[in-house]
Amino acid sequence: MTSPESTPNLAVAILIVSDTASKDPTSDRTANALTPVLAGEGKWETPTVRIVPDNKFQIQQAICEWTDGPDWYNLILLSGGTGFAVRDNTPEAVSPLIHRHAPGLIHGMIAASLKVTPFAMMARPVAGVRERSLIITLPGSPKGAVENLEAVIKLLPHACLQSAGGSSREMHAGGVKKLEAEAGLSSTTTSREAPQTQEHNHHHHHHHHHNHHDHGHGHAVPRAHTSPADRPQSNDPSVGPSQRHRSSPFPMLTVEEALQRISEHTPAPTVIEAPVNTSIVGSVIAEDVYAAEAVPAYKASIVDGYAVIASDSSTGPNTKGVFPVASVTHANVGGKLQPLMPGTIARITTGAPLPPNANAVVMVEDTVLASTTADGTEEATVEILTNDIRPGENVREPGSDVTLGSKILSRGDIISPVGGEIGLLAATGVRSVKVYKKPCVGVLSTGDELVEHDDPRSLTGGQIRDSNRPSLLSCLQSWGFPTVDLGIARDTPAGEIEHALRDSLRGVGRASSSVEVIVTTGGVSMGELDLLKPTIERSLGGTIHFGRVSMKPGKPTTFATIPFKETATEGSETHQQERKPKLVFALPGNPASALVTLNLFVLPSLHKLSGLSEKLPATSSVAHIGPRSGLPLVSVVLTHDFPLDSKRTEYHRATVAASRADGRLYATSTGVSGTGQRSSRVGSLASANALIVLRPGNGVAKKGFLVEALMMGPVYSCETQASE
Ligand SMILES: Nc1nc2c(c(=O)[nH]1)N[C@H]1C(S)=C(S)[C@@H](COP(=O)(O)OP(=O)(O)OC[C@H]3O[C@@H](n4cnc5c(N)ncnc54)[C@H](O)[C@@H]3O)O[C@H]1N2
Ligand code: MOO
Ligand SMILES: [Mg+2]
Repeated sequence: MTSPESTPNLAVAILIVSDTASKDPTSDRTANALTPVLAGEGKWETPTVRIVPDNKFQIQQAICEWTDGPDWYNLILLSGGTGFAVRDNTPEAVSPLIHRHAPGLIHGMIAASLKVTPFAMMARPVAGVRERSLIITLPGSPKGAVENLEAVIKLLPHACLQSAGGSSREMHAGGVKKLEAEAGLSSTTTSREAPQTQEHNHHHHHHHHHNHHDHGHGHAVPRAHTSPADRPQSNDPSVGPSQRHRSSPFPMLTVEEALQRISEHTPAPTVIEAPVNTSIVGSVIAEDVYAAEAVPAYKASIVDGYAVIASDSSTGPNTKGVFPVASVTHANVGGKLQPLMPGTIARITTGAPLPPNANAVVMVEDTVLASTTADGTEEATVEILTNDIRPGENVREPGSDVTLGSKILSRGDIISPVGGEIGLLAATGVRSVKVYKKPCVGVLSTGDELVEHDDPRSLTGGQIRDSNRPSLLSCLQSWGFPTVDLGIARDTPAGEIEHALRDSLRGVGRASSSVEVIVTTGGVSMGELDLLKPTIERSLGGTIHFGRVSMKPGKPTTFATIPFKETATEGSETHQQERKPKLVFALPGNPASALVTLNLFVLPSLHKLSGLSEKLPATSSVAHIGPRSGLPLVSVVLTHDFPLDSKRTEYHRATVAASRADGRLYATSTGVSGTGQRSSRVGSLASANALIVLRPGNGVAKKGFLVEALMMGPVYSCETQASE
């Protein structure tokens, strides 16, 4: 029945559960025995195989990755660990993960095995559906596994399609329905008919699925595997050349999809109480702040001159005339002021409190000296020349700048480096505020070739200076985040990267306090010493949310979370802190890639962690700005042609200046020649204050075009527009 051109289209993964095989993968024979059984049906892609020890957690981790992740499988076969031995705990690992049990499949398998051996009674199989995937456990022996699989395999394509149709995802459910219709399947069609009618439609399905995949959405069938090799989640450093990936197992996300995942996995900000000083510059206010004191706290003069008792009515006594000077008041008087007697005036300086009874101040410029005291050292009488002084003139009433108890800052306001907010807090006697904690970021360079940038020795062989760490630390600090320099971790000996990451999460070693975010550079692409992905997944129990992005530079950018619970001891009290996952941004090693992706991906996450993208009430003073996250986007005019990449969105490094002539922003590349924007060229970022966003295309974006730019740094003026 299987036509030679039919395309296998159901994705299947095999999990070998065995302590022995996990130590020596060559000892496993079951995967190789099952593969031809599947291949013979013509419906299944080459299976992905993974081996785990008899460890409940590792079994569950593998299954969840294959059922819940974006690259889910239609069928997951487990082999081993289903007997009565103490270490046999596959059923215990699988059962709790099943959403809908399938006892019929179990009956079928056991009935078939019983025909061969009464020992079939000793099997404890589990079968059922999790999400859209069918999971079946098989015996550990190659023979037993094959027998059991053969007993049910004819039914499995239909079962898998129906399971996949149960998805809540709109697009995906549509895809399955379409497929079923094309295949002539319906819920009443018998499973025997299914394999016959399905064949000629495989090509349709395949295209369909590819479209889905390109958009990064759920799909009825995970993407066709481009390599016949097994597909573990990331390259396992312990496997030999024959099992190493030759194409990346990570789906290529768009930048927007990557940002969406970052946002989903970045925890909500933490609120802390912080003292009012420059350390809170850059923080976001987490709770409205009210004035603890009125400003001014007393009735104060606005000018240097003479406090007077002015009259309200134009018919009453006026201020013009010669008056005895009763007293002198400077700013910062201690003690009590004498009340001003009618018919006298008091000399007063700017900001000084008015004496009781005084209600206005005449500027010194509107007066002349009439007489001095006998010894000639002081004014005796002064003549006021103006008649236009009314009560309240040149006087700041108590609380007229800031009323006691009034709201001075709102949740969501930023303590800017400009100084206005700090000033307001300081003036109103607010000594501490609730702000969102600024995340602490650790920066780790990885690579055997790296040498400290200030190492006086000259370079030998393939050594290079570690330039990523200083440039990333500089960028992070300029954004106002506390940083920890985690140094360089070697690729070899194995484990150094793992230890460096573990220590920084726990706040030991170089990290004196634990970090919320770790930024690493290097080791995320396809090399055999590109260890970040396997280390995060295998050694640290982390989850990789994406490992490839369609962008230039920065394609292998990787984002992961590591579950983490820290127990802090303060004095005699040990308490569990909040259980927030740690974020890991494993950035590419190429210097321009590292710095561009720091700006593009790490900054929005840090903004969310620091409360900048919190929803604000419409009444907030900054609500009109909206959620703030990442670099500001502006429109710029190109001063020359910019070449386009045919596939990836390019973040072209450029200098943007504001024209004094027409007020517009003009962009000039930091280098358009062959190597100008190469990702190894950190110089492409020297003098760059913007990333010009160039969508993929053919040819060039022409001089004079208006394009989007992400601003990384301050804008300076240019005299005339750069393009004449
Ligand atoms: N077969 C493939 N090879 C590569 C691919 C690919 O898709 N298939 N992607 C390329 C792209 S794009 C990039 S970007 C890089 C990313 O490389 P890694 O993240 O794995 O980084 P390394 O291999 O460790 O180093 C790459 C490069 O960068 C230099 N480097 C590393 N760390 C630093 C540092 N701290 N300071 C300065 N320079 C650093 C390193 O010496 C290498 O020259 O992979 C491509 N390959
Ligand atoms: O994506 Mo890589 O960062 O182009 O060189
Ligand atoms: Mg590499």
